[in-house]
Amino acid sequence: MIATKSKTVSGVQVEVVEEPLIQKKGKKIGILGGTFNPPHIAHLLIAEQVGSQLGLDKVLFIPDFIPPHVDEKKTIPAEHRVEMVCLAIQDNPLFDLDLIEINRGGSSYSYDTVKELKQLHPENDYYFIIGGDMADYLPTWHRIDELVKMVQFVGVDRPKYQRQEQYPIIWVDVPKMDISSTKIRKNVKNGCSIRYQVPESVEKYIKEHRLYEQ
Ligand SMILES: Nc1ncnc2c1ncn2[C@@H]1O[C@H](COP(=O)(O)OP(=O)(O)OP(=O)(O)O)[C@@H](O)[C@H]1O
Ligand SMILES: O=C(O)c1ccc[n+]([C@@H]2O[C@H](COP(=O)([O-])O)[C@@H](O)[C@H]2O)c1
Repeated sequence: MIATKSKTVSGVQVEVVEEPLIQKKGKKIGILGGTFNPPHIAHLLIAEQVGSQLGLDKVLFIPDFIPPHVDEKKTIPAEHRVEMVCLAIQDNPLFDLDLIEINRGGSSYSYDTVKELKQLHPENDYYFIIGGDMADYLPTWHRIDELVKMVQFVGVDRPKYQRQEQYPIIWVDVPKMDISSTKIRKNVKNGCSIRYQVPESVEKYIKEHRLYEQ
């Protein structure tokens, strides 16, 4: 039985539903933040595996604007990174691109991103996916003690890194891949093949725009 209430609208008496017919139902949303310089197959594989093993409704790929540890990395303009993420994820309905950090500008602190996402969708639960290297860095993250209460961190192993237990992390088993954007950039610079390390569309984009050649 749906509860209704009589109301007069423009002089006419109507019955209006008191409770929303469709309750806003929370979703399980994964977040894969990264510089994606460029996106590679390990990003896709970890997002797919975490999504399927934890039964997530979506995995958001969130390219950062300025990576928080910027001094350690040289990036290329966000437009290129965003375009390559679009190409990489386009055929997977589980994946979405979210430009929240690009639109916000400045240093892309995850605390700010998660806070904004939770304000927009308080009904959702968020799962922040990180590789073993990032799990090592967690203690240095901006407002980490608050952030760990707002999201569930999900770790995936990365060669040469041990599982860290300083903060609550769910570890998901994913085949370990010694693939990184750094190695891909080096390969391009040295004229070595990057085939099968990035999707074909991303490889084509890198060639067309002559990225990483210098
Ligand atoms: N091979 C991998 N195995 C597990 N996690 C990975 C792997 N590559 C990237 N990640 C994770 O994906 C997220 C985004 O990574 P990012 O875009 O910085 O790629 P990257 O390969 O680490 O880049 P770079 O070599 O430039 O540092 C991070 O949490 C990172 O730990
Ligand atoms: O918020 C922080 O302090 C923080 C510090 C380091 C990394 N992060 C986030 O972790 C994700 C992976 O970072 P990176 O540098 O490997 O591209 C990306 O979303 C970053 O914004 C966040």
